[in-house]
Amino acid sequence: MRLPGFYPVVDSASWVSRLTGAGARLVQLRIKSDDTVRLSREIDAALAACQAAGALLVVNDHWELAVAQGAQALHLGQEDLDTADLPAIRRAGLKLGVSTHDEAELDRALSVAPDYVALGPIWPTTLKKMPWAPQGLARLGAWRARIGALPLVAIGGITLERARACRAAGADAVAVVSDVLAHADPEARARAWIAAVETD
Ligand SMILES: Cc1ncc(COP(=O)(O)OP(=O)(O)O)c(N)n1
Ligand SMILES: Cc1nc(C(=O)O)sc1CCOP(=O)(O)O
Ligand SMILES: [Mg+2]
Repeated sequence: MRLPGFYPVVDSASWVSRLTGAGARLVQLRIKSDDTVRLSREIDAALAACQAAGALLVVNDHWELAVAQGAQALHLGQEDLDTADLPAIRRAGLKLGVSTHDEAELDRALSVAPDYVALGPIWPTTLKKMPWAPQGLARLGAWRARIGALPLVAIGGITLERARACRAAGADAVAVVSDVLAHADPEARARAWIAAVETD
């Protein structure tokens, strides 16, 4: 699996549509809700937006809906791995990305043969509370050395100004929420990210 460098993580199909319109070719739909009607509607709309743009949608957490609705990729954290039916996910042909935050989590992630591994938070993030200290760029390099050719995603506290350093340290893709979504002009910011991380 080859990942585009810019990997926005968003909470609605409307954002998926806006950012694919700005050129994103890899987008994660991360909706923290149990409302399956709403989730299903959002996944459908996000899949349609990605299909129209030639982009890959990664559904976060909601593996049953991702399978049922014909998604092509899924992101799971370590707790999600406790409950997900990995054989069913594989049978449905979904690509799988897995979060990691320490060595033990990396071992577990590698044991499920993921299509990419994510490491975070690289810098402090305000989006969610996490028990891990910021990993830093050196850890990203260590993950690169550990996982060989497997695609590596950096996430957490990453700004446009920091994105290239993540790539230089070994990340194939750089995931981002706040630096793009909270920007005064998110589409322009997305284009700047793409220029920064997808031109080499
Ligand atoms: C690309 C990427 N990396 C890490 C995460 C975090 O996943 P997880 O640990 O399951 O936490 P939630 O996102 O579900 O709160 C991610 N979503 N994407
Ligand atoms: C959803 C998520 N997962 C992380 C991890 O380290 O696993 S960091 C993160 C939030 C990323 O948001 P921002 O770009 O605003 O810091
Ligand atoms: Mg999760």
